[in-house]
Amino acid sequence: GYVSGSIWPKPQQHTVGEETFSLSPDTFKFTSTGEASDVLTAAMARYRGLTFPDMIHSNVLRFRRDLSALTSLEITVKEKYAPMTFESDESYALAVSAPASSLTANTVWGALRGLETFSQLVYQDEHDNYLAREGKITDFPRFHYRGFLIDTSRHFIDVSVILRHIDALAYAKYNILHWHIVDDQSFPFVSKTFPSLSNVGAYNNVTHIYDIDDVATVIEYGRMRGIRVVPEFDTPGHTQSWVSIKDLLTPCYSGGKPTGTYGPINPTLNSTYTFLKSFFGEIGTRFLDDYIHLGGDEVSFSCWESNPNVLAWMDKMGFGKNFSLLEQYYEQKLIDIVGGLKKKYIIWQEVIDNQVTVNPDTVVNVWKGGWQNEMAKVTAKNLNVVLSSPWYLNYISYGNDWPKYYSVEPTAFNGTSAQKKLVLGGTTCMWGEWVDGTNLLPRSWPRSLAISERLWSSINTTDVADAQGRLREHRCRYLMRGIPAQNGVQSKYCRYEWT
Ligand SMILES: CC(=O)N[C@H]1NC[C@H](CO)[C@H](O)[C@@H]1O
Repeated sequence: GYVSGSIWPKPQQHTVGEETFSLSPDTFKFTSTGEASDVLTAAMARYRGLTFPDMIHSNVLRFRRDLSALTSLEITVKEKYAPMTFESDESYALAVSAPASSLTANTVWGALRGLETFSQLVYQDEHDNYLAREGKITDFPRFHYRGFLIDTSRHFIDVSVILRHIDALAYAKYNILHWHIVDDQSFPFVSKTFPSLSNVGAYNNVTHIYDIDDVATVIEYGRMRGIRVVPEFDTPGHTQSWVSIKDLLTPCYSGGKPTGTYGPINPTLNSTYTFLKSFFGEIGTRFLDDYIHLGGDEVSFSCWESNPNVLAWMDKMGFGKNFSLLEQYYEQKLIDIVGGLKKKYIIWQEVIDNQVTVNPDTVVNVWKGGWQNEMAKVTAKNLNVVLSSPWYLNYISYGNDWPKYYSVEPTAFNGTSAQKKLVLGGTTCMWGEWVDGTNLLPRSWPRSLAISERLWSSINTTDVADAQGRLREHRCRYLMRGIPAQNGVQSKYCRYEWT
């Protein structure tokens, strides 16, 4: 390993050469010789600033004449632009040589990953000269699904903070923002079809909302950085803030009378499904990704059980008192509705735990304890799975907790190799009960870097000692790039520490 220019997450293959080259920020060229796109053009401009952070001082830099000059990076994207999907190819090859270096990738998404790597290879010596070590990198992600969940219901998070979080995700090669946008506590999402949802459900329906432009801005900002925005509208539980929709939530009873409190969405009314079809119809047009997260976690049966109309309906259906059958009925109808929108879906594990039959391309998000058994059970049903359980970063503790997240191996469960191929990757979760715009960034970074390497790098990239040095350097880059990453890697000096 070398002092500077280390890379996070660790590439699949990296051979380091003998020479060190010098770069002059004001004359260095990023050129494109392959397929063009707005994403690539914007990325080349963006990575100029990220590669040469103190451009403003560049004219005072002394140029190391004793080293060969590296004067350009030639980028070749082979395939025409196509929107990023779960299957997109993010591989790239980077050759650092002088005077011209080259970056080749099949898609622009691979080129984005290679540009991030190139920006990390370039470093500054003690005199602020820009240097880069000769070398060859061939890289690709081990897992396609590298997600980060933010929760904007328990506490509102301003769009400006979400955008900076997307920058930070791109610096770590995450590729999915799982936007858990609404929940019990508040409904900040402005629906065109049902404006009452945020008018009544938002904490403040003027300041604490995501209007049509806000949502489009987040999606576009993500697209430019190779981050897919996957929304989660969690039902039938976690829906207290949906109360403005007439008859949607189940009225809870006590002593044969309504208590005035509400429970999960009421699965027994046709009006429920008329609403869902219309609401998810809008969601399908507002969010571009072919995946949508339908939630399905922590559905409490007690309110359903208290409601005489629900019980009568269940009798008629022959469900008796088996509320899992009622939950199944709801999930199946919801899945049909969403399936009709040509969307694929992700659900929390309870939907499978409660025996709901789902489409074969469903993705199951495992989040509860005992994940090794759950992964084995879900993949035995030949379903795709994404791991979150050991990566709930909203739980905090004193000291260095990143090695705990780093040491997780998502395929470490009893199963065949075919079952292990169904592990699509993972999602780091930052739930919002104690997180808002003031601490989303410092609480997420650099701790969640540990998971970004687990999800990108090869299975045998497990050496915590080797990771520590690279993690510390990358955390310092986050400060240089304006992300307030807390010093979660055994404090040392970083020249960009905010003074
Ligand atoms: C899928 C899931 O995690 N559901 C809930 N579980 C506990 C979390 C906090 O750690 C959040 O409250 C979240 O809404």
